[in-house]
Amino acid sequence: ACSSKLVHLSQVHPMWQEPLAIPGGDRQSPIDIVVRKSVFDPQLRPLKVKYDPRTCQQIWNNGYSFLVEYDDTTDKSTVKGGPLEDQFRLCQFHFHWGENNAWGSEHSIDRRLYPAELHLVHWNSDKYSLFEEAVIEENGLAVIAVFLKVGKRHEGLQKLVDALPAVRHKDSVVEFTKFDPACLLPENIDDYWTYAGSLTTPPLTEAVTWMVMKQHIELAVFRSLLFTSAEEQVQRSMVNNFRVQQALKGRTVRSSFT
Ligand SMILES: NS(=O)(=O)/N=C1/NCCO1
Ligand SMILES: [Zn+2]
Repeated sequence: ACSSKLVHLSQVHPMWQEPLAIPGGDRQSPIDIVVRKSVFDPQLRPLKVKYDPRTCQQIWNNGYSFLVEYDDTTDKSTVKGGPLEDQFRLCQFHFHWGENNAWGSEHSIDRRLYPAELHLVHWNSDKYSLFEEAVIEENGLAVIAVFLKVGKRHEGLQKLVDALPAVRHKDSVVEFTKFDPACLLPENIDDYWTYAGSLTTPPLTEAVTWMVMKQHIELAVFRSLLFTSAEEQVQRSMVNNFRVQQALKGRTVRSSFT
């Protein structure tokens, strides 16, 4: 599993108190994607996603989100193609959500926010041997972002939601196996926007090739998690764990579709 130690957010979970020095600062994430300003790139190929449910290991509540962590010691679960020059290994996925259905996503499309956003985090295993190495390289990471809307029941996600009460408190971990993250992808993964950005949680490094899916997925709602540990008296519910949007600074967002 990609060490999330680098991003142990429990110390910094009030993310909106942005750190003073941001690495580089000219390719930060998240952003609003202005559709009419995105540029169709016919050279963008379809994404090739290959996920093996046997690499799924555990769910961890790190005090900021819950991470479903995958064994990334082999190339069993990978993404390539699209804007990517290399092959990237899945190490974890997690979500960002709001306290209600009016907001919660990190990216927006023409200012439209969604109630939640899924991030599937991968690191460049052609060039680096560990997530920790890749996280500081400009071509180190690839994150697939999928918007979530409240709607019909999502069978695959229900299995995950059913496991969440076991990780209600910060730093709790529960074994979680045989979960195929492909069930979280929309039917159409050929239509996406892509741009050069950063992690939206510390270390905020400018290492991410973002691929934001045009098609959203639907699910019933979850907001049962906590930011705090069992000991702390005041149990703050874990909501609104999204970063404020960042300036585009002249970047171009490309689309894989017209
Ligand atoms: N929200 S995000 O950009 O995916 N942030 C992280 N941090 C570590 C891995 O992904
Ligand atoms: Zn994220």
